[in-house]
Amino acid sequence: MNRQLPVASRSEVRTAALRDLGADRWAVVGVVVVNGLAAAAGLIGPWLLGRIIDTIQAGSGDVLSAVDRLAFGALLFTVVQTALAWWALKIGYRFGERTAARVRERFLQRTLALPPRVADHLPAGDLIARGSTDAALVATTLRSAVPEVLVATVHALFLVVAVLVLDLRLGLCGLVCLLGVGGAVRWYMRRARPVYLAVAATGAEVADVVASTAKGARTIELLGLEERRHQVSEAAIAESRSARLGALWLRSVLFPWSEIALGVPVVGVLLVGGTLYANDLVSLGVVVTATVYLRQLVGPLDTLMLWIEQLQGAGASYARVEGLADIPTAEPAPAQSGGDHGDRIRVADAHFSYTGARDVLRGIDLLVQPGERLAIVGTSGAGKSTLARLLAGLDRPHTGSVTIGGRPVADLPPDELREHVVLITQDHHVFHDSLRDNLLIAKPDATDEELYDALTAVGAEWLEDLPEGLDSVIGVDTDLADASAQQLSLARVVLADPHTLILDEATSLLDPRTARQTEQSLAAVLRGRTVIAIAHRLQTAHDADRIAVMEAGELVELGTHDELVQAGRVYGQLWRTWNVD
Ligand SMILES: Nc1ncnc2c1ncn2[C@@H]1O[C@H](COP(=O)(O)OP(=O)(O)OP(=O)(O)O)[C@@H](O)[C@H]1O
Repeated sequence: MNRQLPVASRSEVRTAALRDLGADRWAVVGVVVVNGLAAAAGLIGPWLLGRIIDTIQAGSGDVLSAVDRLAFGALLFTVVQTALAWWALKIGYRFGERTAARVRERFLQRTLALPPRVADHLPAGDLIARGSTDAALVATTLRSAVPEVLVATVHALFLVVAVLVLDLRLGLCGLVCLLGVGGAVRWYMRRARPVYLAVAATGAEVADVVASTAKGARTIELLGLEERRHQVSEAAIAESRSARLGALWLRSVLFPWSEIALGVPVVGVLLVGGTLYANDLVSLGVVVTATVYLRQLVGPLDTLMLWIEQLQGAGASYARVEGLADIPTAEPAPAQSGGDHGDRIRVADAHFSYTGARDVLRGIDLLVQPGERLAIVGTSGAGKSTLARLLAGLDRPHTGSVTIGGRPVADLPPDELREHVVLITQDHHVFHDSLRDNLLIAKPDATDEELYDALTAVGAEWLEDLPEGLDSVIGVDTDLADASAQQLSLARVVLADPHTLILDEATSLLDPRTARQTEQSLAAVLRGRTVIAIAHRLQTAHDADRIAVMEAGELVELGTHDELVQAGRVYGQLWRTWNVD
């Protein structure tokens, strides 16, 4: 299972990074300017040191007080440099925090904006990894890397220019000696992006395997698939390990190489400077100043090397976080079947496939009239739940159409869809929030009276025991039992007030007592609506207005209970077998 979400290309990442920098451009300018001042202040100390040496060497006049003045100046500018560098970092860190928040928000908004039919089929592990590990790495990098890289770059540039201005020969010698560092960075950069993308992707694959194993634990145990899952997990971990070793190998070459290369300019300038000084071509102060400048260069260059390495990992994560924008959500809307009005649901020659390889629904034609109760029956795997998902707009047929009042269900915006059709399954979610907010999801402008009415309609008697009423926080003020949580989700349905309900296994797996309670609540919700129920018990089918029988992805029979029993085909035989039992 090697499904991965899209990854943004280099140019998309560049555009996103520029947009993020541009959104806070004054902070970026602030970091550069304040840090430029800090770097300039930092250059004065070594220069004054050179002057001290030259003054002592000259030995004329009041040497002591001249040295005192120069030393005081060096101290003063060191303090000014420290203060300015601290200020620049402060602006930078604040910029980083704001930008990290922006990146996270964008990720969250993109995730929430995905239509359910797309979100339902995304690899959960990869999505979780992007929202957590990747987003965290991007945030940390923005928070620390951007200010520190800006600070180090400006500082390094100032030092290089200062050596060149101080003495062109020594400056050029330093620059030539720095080529080794350039070589190390170039070697590393050429190899880093695919390696770090592989680290992130294989990490997400491990998360995906663990998440799907945990989700399907019961099935795995029942079918004795432990060994196979073990093998799949081992394979994913081995891939992740090998990708990480690849990244480690790059680092283990980059760091020793660059450490050695960073020492070379100091050695070079001492050799060349010493020769020049011996031949009276330069003063000792200038050689010392140039050496100190190049020694100081090790600090910012070390920082840059460290961040270049980290930035590769963060760049890969940024590409994964931004890649969410490339998930295709819009598909060409299938042709509308005209002539339908109001709440009528029409399925016309619908075909659907989960994988693209095999159609699990084939040529389904169905017309459901407003107010009708339709039961769908069929053997396991016949395609009942898939048809329910299409009817609820959670998936779209790849050919044919599923429409409500002539409009494709999957095209309706979530708010509008909820007013038309709601799918009720056993999967309901109660948020760790107040009861009121849990209900307002379904109807944001509902009054308290409406909320009470909805809860009363589904028989939520526990409401009276809540200490804070609608303000009670679930999980703090009260814990809801299974049946009560199901009632809460049914109350949401009452508030959304859709004209059509689709029931898929709403009660089949509940214990008998909870199922009885839930069915009573459900009965109140069903009143006056179109109901399409996947029937696990033939009694449910018997009570419906019409029954649709599915077999191997096709709708093979459609009619009333009496008609189908009389026809004596699939449903008739099922009914006879059930009655004999
Ligand atoms: N997410 C999925 N990805 C791939 N195939 C799927 C997926 N969900 C279902 N299928 C396949 O589609 C076919 C129809 O499944 P569906 O769940 O719709 O059948 P069903 O009639 O509801 O069965 P049951 O009564 O056991 O729930 C089956 O072959 C199933 O294996």
